[in-house]
Amino acid sequence: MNKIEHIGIAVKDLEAANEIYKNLLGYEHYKTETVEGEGVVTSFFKCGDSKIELLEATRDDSPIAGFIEKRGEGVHHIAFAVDDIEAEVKRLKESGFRVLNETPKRGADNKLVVFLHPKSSHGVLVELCQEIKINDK
Ligand SMILES: CC[C@H](C(=O)O)C(=O)SCCNC(=O)CCNC(=O)[C@H](O)C(C)(C)COP(=O)(O)OP(=O)(O)OC[C@H]1O[C@@H](n2cnc3c(N)ncnc32)[C@H](O)[C@@H]1OP(=O)(O)O
Ligand SMILES: [Co+2]
Repeated sequence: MNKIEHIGIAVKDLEAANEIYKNLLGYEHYKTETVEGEGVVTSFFKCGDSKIELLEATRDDSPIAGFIEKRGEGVHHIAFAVDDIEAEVKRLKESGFRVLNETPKRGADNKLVVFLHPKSSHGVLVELCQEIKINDK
């Protein structure tokens, strides 16, 4: 795990949350992006070497909708940057972590992503992120 790639925060209203985080951080988000597969629209703020990812559900069956329904808005997951997501999945599986999607899927911000069940990491949903290189397309 190279660094914390981003901290995901579940919000009900992305536009309103963008304003608050712009005031908090002192600068605008650098992108918004919809990830159909996850039923989310996201916005990203750089923060040093990491990012803040705000996520609003675009569908009722989105994990973000379910999270907010049960737990309200707040920190949803921690994402770590990895160089070789397949190797990390293998390592973590062998170490007993519960991998939610063994095949990496397309995430936001040009990443391949895998999630680990929160029960494997003391109640924290973990996301692994590998940058998609140009020749990976
Ligand atoms: C990929 C695009 C973008 C990116 O960065 O590129 C994203 O980050 S998208 C983020 C949204 N997508 C996901 O979260 C995908 C992975 N999540 C899941 O597969 C589910 O949400 C899962 C398995 C974490 C929970 O789903 P489930 O239907 O099982 O919900 P429950 O409410 O029944 O939860 C079971 C159990 O887990 C606890 N829980 C749920 N969500 C979280 C969470 N975010 N953090 C910590 N704990 C969580 C929940 O409280 C239940 O625990 P219990 O003790 O039984 O109450
Ligand atoms: Co994320």
